[in-house]
Amino acid sequence: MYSSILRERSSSFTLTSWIRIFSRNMGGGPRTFPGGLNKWQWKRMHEKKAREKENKLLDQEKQLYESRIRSEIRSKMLGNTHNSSEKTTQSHGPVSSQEHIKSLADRFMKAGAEDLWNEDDGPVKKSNHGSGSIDSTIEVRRFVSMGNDKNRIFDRSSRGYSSMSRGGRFKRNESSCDEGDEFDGRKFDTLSPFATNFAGKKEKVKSARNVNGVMRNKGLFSGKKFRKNDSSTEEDSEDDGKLNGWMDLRRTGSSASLGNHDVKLTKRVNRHVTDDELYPPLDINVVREDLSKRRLMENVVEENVESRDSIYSRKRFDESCISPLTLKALSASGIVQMTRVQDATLSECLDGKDALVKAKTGTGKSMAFLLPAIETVLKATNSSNSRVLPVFVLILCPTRELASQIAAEGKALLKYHDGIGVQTLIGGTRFKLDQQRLQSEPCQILIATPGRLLDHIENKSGLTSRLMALKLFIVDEADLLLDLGFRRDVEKIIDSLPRQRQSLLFSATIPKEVRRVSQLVLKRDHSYIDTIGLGCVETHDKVKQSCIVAPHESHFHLVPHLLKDHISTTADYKIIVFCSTGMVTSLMYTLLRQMKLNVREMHARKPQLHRTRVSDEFKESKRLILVTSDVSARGMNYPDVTLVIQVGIPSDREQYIHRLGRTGREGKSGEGLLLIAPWERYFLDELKDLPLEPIPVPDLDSRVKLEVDQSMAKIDTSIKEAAYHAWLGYYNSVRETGRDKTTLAELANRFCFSIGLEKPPPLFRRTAVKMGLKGIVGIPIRK
Ligand SMILES: Nc1ncnc2c1ncn2[C@@H]1O[C@H](COP(=O)(O)OP(=O)(O)OP(=O)(O)O)[C@@H](O)[C@H]1O
Repeated sequence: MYSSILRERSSSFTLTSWIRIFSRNMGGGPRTFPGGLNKWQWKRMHEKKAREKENKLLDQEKQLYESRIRSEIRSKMLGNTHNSSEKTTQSHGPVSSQEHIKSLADRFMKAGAEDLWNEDDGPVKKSNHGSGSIDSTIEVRRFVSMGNDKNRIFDRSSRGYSSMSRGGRFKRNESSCDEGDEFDGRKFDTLSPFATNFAGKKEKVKSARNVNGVMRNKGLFSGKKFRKNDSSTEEDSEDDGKLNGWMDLRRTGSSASLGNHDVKLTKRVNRHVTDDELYPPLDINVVREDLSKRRLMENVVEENVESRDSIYSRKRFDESCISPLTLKALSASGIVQMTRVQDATLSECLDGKDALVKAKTGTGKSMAFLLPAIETVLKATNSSNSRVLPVFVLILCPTRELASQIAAEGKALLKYHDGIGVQTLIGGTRFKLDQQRLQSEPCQILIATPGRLLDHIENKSGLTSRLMALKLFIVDEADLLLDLGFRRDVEKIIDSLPRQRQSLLFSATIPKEVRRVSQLVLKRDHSYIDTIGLGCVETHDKVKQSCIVAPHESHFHLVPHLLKDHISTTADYKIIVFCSTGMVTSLMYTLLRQMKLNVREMHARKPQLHRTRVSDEFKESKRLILVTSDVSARGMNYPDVTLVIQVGIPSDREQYIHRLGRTGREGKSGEGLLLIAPWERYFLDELKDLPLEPIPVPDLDSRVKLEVDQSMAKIDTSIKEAAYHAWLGYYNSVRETGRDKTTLAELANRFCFSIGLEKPPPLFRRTAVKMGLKGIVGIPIRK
């Protein structure tokens, strides 16, 4: 009897049939069966039926498995890096493991598929319990569509597939089997659709594990088995010998996709798989077709991206004729693709032509002029036999921080060039130290602010003779440097430069007047390269611009409110607050610091060491607020600034654009907010072509209001008085308000009271005269 039981067990019977046979052998059940069959004939007939079902299923599985392999090969050939969810959207793309499992599940759930579920011999039962039951179907459906846990399972199956695609063999991760994926407190070891009635059979699975030692070492999901390569045959055959109980094993350890048919019944022989087998000719054609379709799609996408707000062009640096060592430095910094301005200017600049270049803020103008600068040095070094150490390239920029920033970028590009030096000449450092540095270290590229450069030129420090070899003169923020404030200095500098040179002017804003005065620097036949385009918006689409018009007295209350609002919604906030003058900046900073906000201050009145430290810190930081004057408005590349607030009107439209341009750099998004008083509304006319949205004045939180008042009361009166004087000086210089002195004095007094001063502090007589404010009502003069 027991030998018959064992025979039964070794056949393809399931647990239920095993129990039934056992009970029959123990004397239960009918002795004759329909059709006059005896029990052995009856049993053999159903064994045969069961085998047929198994074979049918095996065929289906095989088909799916093959298509899956083809998909994997195809995806590998296409170098597909998309995730599975993306794959599912492509009709011709490879099938993800998730898809595959879903399709299996669907197949088992189709009408009439109950037959496939029937584990018992004989006709399909309609009961809830057992094979083909609705319960099992639901279990599989739930299993397949399970939320987070499913990823673990799909992951597991996909891991198996990916291993196969690598090694040409199915390789399962042992640890993944150990994880024992658990749903609703039940433990499922497999994704096999045969794993019906999980709860009922869990015990059996468990005991099988315990009795047999470590089940996974025997079964089809043995890590050992699938990880083996050529030397695996011996162990395989040993495993095969243990497969007598495979009906048990299949419930616990089948691969996700193959169910129990992944069990190896014959010894696995490692054989060489030919290329033809691996990549059938038909598939290659399909793959080629897919590949060309995909390329076509990529091109369309690329073009679309480029035509929108992308700052990048499709040209790569290695397609240009810049030196290989510079290319090496670029790729070391992960820079491969040119930005539009670089693409538009590089060849022109390398040809030695003069150019006036306009491109939006944060689009890589510095690199656009640094690359030709390096090429110029390389060319000039080869042909120069001068005994003095010549400066071949001079770059002029308006602020010290910007000069240092450009020098740092230049040094990074020169990383692999030996003997080429970049130096800065900027205010705030000792003149003598500049001279020593210029003598002792190489300086083919000099970056300077106009004031300090002129000092060196006028003091005959030896720089003038070195500048006689100049080949390339670059003016960054050209509109500002050619504007009245700097023009006289720039003219003097130009006078001391050789006439035979190339000149390049760069800025994000080039008003008409600047185009006219650019003749001061450029040759008549220079090129004008405008990458923004006539009539196009000069700011970035990805930067949201809004404007709040509120009485000036409320600005010191509104700024902390706006900051707190932004901080509460932006985890990695990085904010710049622009104030009209250095002293107003100082007052705003002191107030915000009193309110315990994480804030730094930067303006021209601060010592250079402080400025450098703060600038470096702000570059590196997140969750920090920089309160600053216009020293930070131009060129400064502080990465990932999330919000720019401008308090009060800027000096002009250009300055608004440059300040705003501290956010949304390198094509990123950002936010800009202009906070002005009702009488400053006229300035909005200058910005009417920009997408600036007026927003209502926010309701002030009474707690913030109280906090501001208390903090303001603690601030030293001298800071407030200095702020009042600076405020008066600034608005006096603004044409629109400066004209009507009485109104200006009135507005200044309102500002004065809003910052907690009881009366306006008196002006020096000389200052009042200079400002045209002597004798104006409301402007007290110091006796
Ligand atoms: N081709 C490029 N690929 C990737 N990043 C680049 C590329 N060119 C420049 N960058 C980076 O873009 C950032 C902004 O560049 P840059 O400061 O030169 O902008 P800008 O146009 O001069 O801005 P602004 O008008 O404010 O002076 C820098 O961090 C720079 O390293």
